[in-house]
Amino acid sequence: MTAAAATPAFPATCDLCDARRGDTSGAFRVLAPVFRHFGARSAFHGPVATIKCFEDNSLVREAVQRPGEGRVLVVDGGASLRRALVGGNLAAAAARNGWAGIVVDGCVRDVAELQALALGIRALALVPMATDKRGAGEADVPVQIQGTWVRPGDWLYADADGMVVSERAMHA
Ligand SMILES: O=C([O-])CC(=O)C(=O)O
Repeated sequence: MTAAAATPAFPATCDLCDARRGDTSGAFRVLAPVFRHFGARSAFHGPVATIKCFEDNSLVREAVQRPGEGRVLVVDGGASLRRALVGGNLAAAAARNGWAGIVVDGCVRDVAELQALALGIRALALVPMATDKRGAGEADVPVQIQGTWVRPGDWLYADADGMVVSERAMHA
C-alpha cells in the first residue's frame, strides 16, 4: 500500500498494481517507465482516445479541438525523437477543451508553456522541431505504446510512479 495522502482523488498506480499483481489476463497493463512528466498536472486519469501518426500531428490538432470530456489522448508517434507532436498551442487547446491528459510515444516542445498548463503531459523527450502537416495518421485505433497495447476506451491512470491501463475503470 502507498502511504496515504489525505484523501486521494483516485487510486495510486502502486495500489492498482498491488490489486492486480497476479493478473495475467492482459486486462491490466503497466506502461514502460520511460516517459517524462511535462504539464502541471502530474496525476491524471480517464478513458482513452487514441491517435497513431508519425512526424505529422494533423490528427492530434483535430482531436484537441474537440471536447475532451475528461479523456486521455494517447498518441502513438512511433517513438520518433525527431519531431514534436504536441507543443504549447495544442496542449493549451487540450486543457481548454477538457482533456485530462496527453501521453505521447514521441516528443513534445515548448516546455515552459507545457509546465504552466493544468493538463497531464507525458512524452519520451523534448525536441524543438515541429512536424509536417499532411493529414496523415489514424484515430481511434489500438496502438502500441513502447510495446504495450492501449485501446480506445481503456482507462489510463498516471501519477508520479508511472502509468497503467485497464480495460475497465478501477476507481469508485
Ligand atoms: O503546432 C505544432 O505542430 C505543435 C506546436 O508547436 C504547438 O502545439 O504549439
